[in-house]
Amino acid sequence: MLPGNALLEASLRRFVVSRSFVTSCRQTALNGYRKISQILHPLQSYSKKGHSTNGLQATNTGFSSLALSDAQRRTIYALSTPPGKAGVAVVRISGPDAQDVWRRMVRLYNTNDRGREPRPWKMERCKVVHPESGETLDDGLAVFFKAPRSFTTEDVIELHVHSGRAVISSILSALSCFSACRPAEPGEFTRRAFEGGRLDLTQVEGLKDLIDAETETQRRLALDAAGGVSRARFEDLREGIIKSLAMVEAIIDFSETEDVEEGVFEEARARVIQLRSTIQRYLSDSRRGEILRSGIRLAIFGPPNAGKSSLLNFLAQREAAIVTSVPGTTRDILELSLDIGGLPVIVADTAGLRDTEDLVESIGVERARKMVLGADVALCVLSLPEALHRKDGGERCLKVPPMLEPLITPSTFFLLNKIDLVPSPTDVNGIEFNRSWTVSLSTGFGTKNFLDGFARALRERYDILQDTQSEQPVITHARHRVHLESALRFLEAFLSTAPEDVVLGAEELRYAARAVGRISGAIDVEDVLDSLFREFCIGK
Ligand SMILES: Nc1nc2c(ncn2[C@@H]2O[C@H](COP(=O)(O)OP(=O)(O)OP(=O)(O)O)[C@@H](O)[C@H]2O)c(=O)[nH]1
Ligand SMILES: [Mg+2]
Repeated sequence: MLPGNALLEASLRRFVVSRSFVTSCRQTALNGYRKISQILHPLQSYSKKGHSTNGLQATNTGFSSLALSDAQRRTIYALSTPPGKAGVAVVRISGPDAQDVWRRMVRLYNTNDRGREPRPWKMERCKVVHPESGETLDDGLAVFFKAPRSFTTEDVIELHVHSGRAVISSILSALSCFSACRPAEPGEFTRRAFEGGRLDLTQVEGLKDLIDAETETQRRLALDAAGGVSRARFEDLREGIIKSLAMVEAIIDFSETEDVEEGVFEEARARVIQLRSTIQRYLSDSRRGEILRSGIRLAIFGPPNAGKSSLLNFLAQREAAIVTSVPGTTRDILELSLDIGGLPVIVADTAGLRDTEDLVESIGVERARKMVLGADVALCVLSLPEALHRKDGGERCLKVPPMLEPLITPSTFFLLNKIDLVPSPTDVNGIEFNRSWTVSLSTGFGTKNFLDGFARALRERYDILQDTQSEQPVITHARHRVHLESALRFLEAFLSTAPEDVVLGAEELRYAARAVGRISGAIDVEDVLDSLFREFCIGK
């Protein structure tokens, strides 16, 4: 009888063997490709003395060479810092010919060092020269990152030069003299890091989010993803599914020839039940990761003339919206991306809600209603002089116009504006109104208190990064949710298969592992890759 662990090991070994087979096939194909390239391009193998490279050779030999296709020009270069005048710019070169670029374009300051190989991972003071004329293009620093310990996992050179239009264009044009080098496509350095296994897809997304981050919370969330926090969680999940699959496959492979230890199927089921609850936990995050990444959608709504546009202008600290004393001034939705207490918030000012005969205004009112219903957070602005009422007993209370009532939920926030127009402001003190602040947007009374309180309320609702008690969101992109939901369905399907249908059960687990693998890019995600890397800038 084979014990459960031995079965597991045997099955895992099969995975490893098939993996190494695939690797050796790839190597053979690669060798074949190199040989064919040499036959097709004899000139490429010609190299100047001392200019040999480990890739396809740049043929600056003084006579015409066969043109290389983009796929053959494996070494890429780009300006990695924003163009414009600045102290420093970084030009990055990555690929098998990077060392050749160093030999012909980097002149170390110390004459004794001239001609020596670059010292990996060390900044060196140098002149950057033209590879053909030897003319000095700039004075700067160069660093060589030896493969695979570089961002792209290839040989990489960074030239730190002065950031000026003429300097950069002279260096880029000098690089174009190397026939094996070509300008990088947007995101191509990162794509190579992904293809070299340095980053998985969640880290690539994190890196892009980090570059795009505009608030403190987005920065921290993106930094975690880029650092591999999400990668580790998804990898654990996939490994867990593969282990369960290995157990189930062991039953299929060995149960007819040898006695399989009792309870292996039950053990696999127990593991899958655990994995299922982990996925369910990740999914029940109220979409906080996605909301924080893309911005909390805040809808400002209320009756006309209450001060909604004045609030938007106060939050934006500029006259973004038109403010007049005419009720119905705002007709359409005006959105601004703002930073409120370190959180990214997309604030929408809307048309005042009222019944109207005006066609244009009524369209605006309908848009406003839809915006409030679809928003993550709704903030209702009321004008105190209009909202304050006296009950029969003479007691003061606040009344919301009936048209607004269907839009009010237990989580709606209120801004009670125009306190300066209330004859006796103390009347408002005793009124119990949840999640509300009393202000005058005209005089500034209460606005600091409102901003602090509102930012705190948003952080309590969304900023899980500050809350050490709760788990950080694992899902930061809609794509992650889609694949996790699909993995969950396959795990459910496995759990509902009978032990005698073990072959079907294994298939469900295989699909579940594939679904999770798609998140990290472990399997066929070509479509995702293309769209994702296109969003990067050139030089990243
Ligand atoms: N006295 C006083 N007037 C205010 C205050 N806040 C806004 N207002 C005035 O109220 C009027 C309406 O302000 P808006 O910000 O345009 O109001 P709104 O809610 O956007 O109005 P609509 O776009 O018509 O729905 C303007 O004349 C503002 O100057 C306040 O706190 N006190
Ligand atoms: Mg307005």
